[in-house]
Parts: sequence; C-alpha cells; structure tokens
Amino acid sequence: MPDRLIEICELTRLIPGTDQALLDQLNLTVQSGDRIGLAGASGSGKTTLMRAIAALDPVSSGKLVFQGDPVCDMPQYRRRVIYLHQRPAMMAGTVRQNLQLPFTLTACKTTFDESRLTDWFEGLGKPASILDQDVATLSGGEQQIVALLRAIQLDPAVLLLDEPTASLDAEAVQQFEQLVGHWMAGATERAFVWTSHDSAQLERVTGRRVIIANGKVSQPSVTT
Ligand SMILES: Nc1ncnc2c1ncn2[C@@H]1O[C@H](COP(=O)(O)OP(=O)(O)OP(=O)(O)O)[C@@H](O)[C@H]1O
Repeated sequence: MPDRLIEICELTRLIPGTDQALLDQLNLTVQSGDRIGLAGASGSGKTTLMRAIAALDPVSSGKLVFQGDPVCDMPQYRRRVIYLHQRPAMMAGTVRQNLQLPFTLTACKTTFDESRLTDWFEGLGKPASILDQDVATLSGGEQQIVALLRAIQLDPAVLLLDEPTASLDAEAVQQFEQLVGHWMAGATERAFVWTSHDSAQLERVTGRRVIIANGKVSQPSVTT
C-alpha cells in the first residue's frame, strides 16, 4: 500500500475579514506515486488549495500532516513540498546563481551539485554554458525549466505545479513534462499535484483527477 505523504485534514480558509470559505473543511491525501490532476472552474480555489498545502498562506483551521507528523518544522517542510507558479520568480543574475540560491539558506543541508544540473540540462538538449547565462535573457520556457530544476535539485517529496506550462510553447511544455516525469521516476516516495486548464495535458501527465468546487474536493474517476 502506498505511503501517505501529505494528509490535509479539515482545512478551512476564509476570505480575510469575512465568514466566506474558500476552502471548507477540505480533506485530501497525497500518497507516494500520486500524479494528481487538480481541476475546477476558474476561481474555484485551485491556487488557494495549492498554496495552503505548501503552507504559504495562513489557514483558518485544519491540519497538515507530512509523512505521519503534523507540520511544524517549516523550513524543512518547504524544502520537501515545493510550490511552482506559472510565472517563476527569478532573482537578477545568472542561471547558476539562481540555482545556488536555495543552498545559501541555513535550513538546506544538501550541497549544490553542478554536474547533476549539467546532466539535466543536456538531457533537455541545452548546453552546460546555460549556467553562465543571465536569467533575464532566457525565454519563458527556459526560466520555467530553471525554476523546476531549482526545486527538484533539493529532492522534494511533493511538487505543487500551478498551471506551470500555461504560457509556454509546445517544445517547452514537452520539456517541462519530460523533466517532471524523469523526477517522478527517480524515487518511489514522490508525488505531484498539477493544475491546468488543458484537460489533454492532465490526461497525459496525471494519474487521478481531483475536482475542487465550493471549497471541497471530490474524486470522480481514475484516469490511468
Ligand atoms: N485574499 C483573498 N481575498 C478575497 N478573495 C480571495 C482571496 N484569495 C483568493 N480569493 C478568491 O478566491 C477564489 C479562488 O481563487 P483561486 O486563485 O484559488 O482560484 P483558481 O481556481 O486557482 O482560479 P484560476 O483557475 O482562475 O487560476 C477567487 O474568487 C479569488 O478571487
């Protein structure tokens, strides 16, 4: 039976200053090997839920359990459960400086591994010299690949992918999907949640569908 990576228990997030619930006592379990496609109408709360799972926004009530324990060591949790947005945040500087950034944080116990990154870039047909390139000169697709590599080099357990390829061209979409697939295949104790308005993409890359509506989730069908 797959291990439970994250248990989201009775999670409620109210619109600040109101009693209107964006997430309403929501329950969801993310297990090892899960490739979850999170779907729902625009404004249904997909981003709100992903950010709540990543512990990036305060919630009104509820509990997050990671690998059996309530989340309390936030820096460690943020390294293991990583949220990626459609428009990646890059700091001014080279690709290498952006990739080294997480290792400058005291919570990070692993070290920067340039040869592993070079292998990943070369697997995507990009030369090692990209590490010296200014991020401002990268295409949107290349920036998103750098953001994904910046996350997966930390060996996270769960990636929360919020419309990650919405503004990318077909080649960059293919590369992003390939890299996520490669990361998933690298260990069993991994999972992702992926939101997209592209149902063909969700069919392609995810294994089960979770639908959010009215602050709660339902799981209508298995798609693998
Ligand atoms: N701090 C806030 N105050 C008020 N309303 C908020 C706040 N945060 C989110 N909302 C509202 O909550 C709803 C859910 O937003 P969210 O971005 O999570 O939806 P979504 O499903 O990701 O949408 P989309 O598919 O368009 O990206 C929206 O109506 C949004 O305006």
